Amino acid sequence: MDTIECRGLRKRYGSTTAVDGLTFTVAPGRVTGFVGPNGAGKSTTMRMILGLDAPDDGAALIGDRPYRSLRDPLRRVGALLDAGALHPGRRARDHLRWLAQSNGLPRHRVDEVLDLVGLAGVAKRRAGGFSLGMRQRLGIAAALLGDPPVLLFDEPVNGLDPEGVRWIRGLLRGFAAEGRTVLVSSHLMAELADTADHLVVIGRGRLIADTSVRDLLGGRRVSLEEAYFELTAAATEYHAR
Ligand SMILES: Nc1ncnc2c1ncn2[C@@H]1O[C@H](COP(=O)(O)OP(=O)(O)OP(=O)(O)O)[C@@H](O)[C@H]1O
Repeated sequence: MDTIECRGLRKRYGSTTAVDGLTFTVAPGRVTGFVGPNGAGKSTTMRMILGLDAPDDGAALIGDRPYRSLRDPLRRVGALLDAGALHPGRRARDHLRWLAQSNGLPRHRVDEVLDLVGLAGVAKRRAGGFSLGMRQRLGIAAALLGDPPVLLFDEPVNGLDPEGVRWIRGLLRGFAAEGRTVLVSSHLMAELADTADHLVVIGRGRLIADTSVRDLLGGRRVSLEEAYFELTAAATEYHAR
């Protein structure tokens, strides 16, 4: 199964408990928003799902395995973590060719994903001269190289202009409609309105809600953001230290 599962996940950095016993499952075929204020533990959780950080306790699984034991990780999981993490001197197409080659992925995928994210026309330009929106598109192209059924995006619309935000929303919805598992983090609920079907809300490393958007709104004529504030108002975990 192409689920993402966190079971009792826990991570401390010195005296800070970044993730404090998180349990939730992300299902395929829908966009799951991963929401919480700055410092809530979203990035730490995503890094543990991707095997970039080891949990102190609990487990993060893709299907029934930890990321690090997946045989063809890029064919199983695609991720956009930090779009700035690109070699500035490398041309966009070369960056993707290198990734494809080093992961045993077919070379023809490079042009396919460049087309998909709208970068075919600038494929020979160096990533260092790219705008934030272009770097974000290149990061998404890299995530899609292995055509993976599971996708993670950490704050993908941060700093993007309205056109870029709209583009990413459409893309995420399209991935879910294709049956993929899509987890997208944001510290602003409004960014996930019209995008997420389901929400995992955390505060201070703990789960506050794991709910469908429909259940959260409960047929009321309130905005998603208002419903979210109601939900988090009572949760002491949610508020800043
Ligand atoms: N490598 C690290 N070393 C020390 N502390 C860390 C480290 N990574 C995260 N933290 C701390 O863990 C907590 C959770 O951080 P994290 O980045 O996971 O939150 P977040 O929900 O992704 O926040 P944001 O919305 O700001 O990205 C914070 O208090 C942060 O300072």
